[in-house]
Amino acid sequence: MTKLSVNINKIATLRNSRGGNNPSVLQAAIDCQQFGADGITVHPRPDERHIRYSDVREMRSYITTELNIEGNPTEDKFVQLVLETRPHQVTLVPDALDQLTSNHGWDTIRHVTYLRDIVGVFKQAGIRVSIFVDPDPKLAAAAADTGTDRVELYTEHYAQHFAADPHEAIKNYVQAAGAAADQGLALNAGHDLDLKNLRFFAEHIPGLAEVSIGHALISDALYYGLHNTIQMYQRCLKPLA
Ligand SMILES: CC(=O)[C@@H](O)[C@H](O)COP(=O)(O)O
Ligand SMILES: NCC(=O)COP(=O)(O)O
Repeated sequence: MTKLSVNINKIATLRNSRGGNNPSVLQAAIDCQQFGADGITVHPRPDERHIRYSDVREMRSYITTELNIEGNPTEDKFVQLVLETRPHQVTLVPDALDQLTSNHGWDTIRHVTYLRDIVGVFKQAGIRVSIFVDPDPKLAAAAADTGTDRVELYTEHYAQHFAADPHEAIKNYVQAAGAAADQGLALNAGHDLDLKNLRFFAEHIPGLAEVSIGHALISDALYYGLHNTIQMYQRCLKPLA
């Protein structure tokens, strides 16, 4: 069954907004695991707008499920953090410093040499690697040339077009997922997945190993509570009886 990795970036956004330690990011990581998350995802950005590098170091020993650290490996601090904390998975995301959020995947053809080198660094350290890609069959397949274990399909386009036409919205993702699987790559997905669009996505993407969900899940938790919300998302990933 597809695993749910809860991205707790937005817990840190709320914490940072007042300068103290409320809500505690560490406690949220501990509790999300207790509440049924299969993993914790964090995306420490260079400006530390939400998750701080110190958060990742502090939480590492409390992760009893899986830790997935996302970020741009062209930042040396990011590479050092990953090698120091040794997460279960690192997800390589080509974000620029000034981006509001992640909004594109890697050009795995153009940057194959760079990606092959950095993937080798993390795999040498025993860390599973996932590369963030747009739902493009060619780019998803080409990721295999980097030595990566997985690709993560960037699902914002799906989320934006799901309501209008779910089957049209998922078409490219099915093709990209198939192209990745044909190359022996395992499949993750994330960005803007939510309680409305998650089940359809998971039911139509065979072999989906993991979804990482943050913004919508934490927003939903403001209304439904974090424990209940994680259970609601997990139920979207379970086959209907
Ligand atoms: C890579 C991706 O799509 C998201 O995981 C990203 O972490 C979101 O970052 P923000 O929480 O900073 O919007
Ligand atoms: N990799 C996607 C992720 O971790 C969370 O993205 P979002 O749910 O915050 O859009």
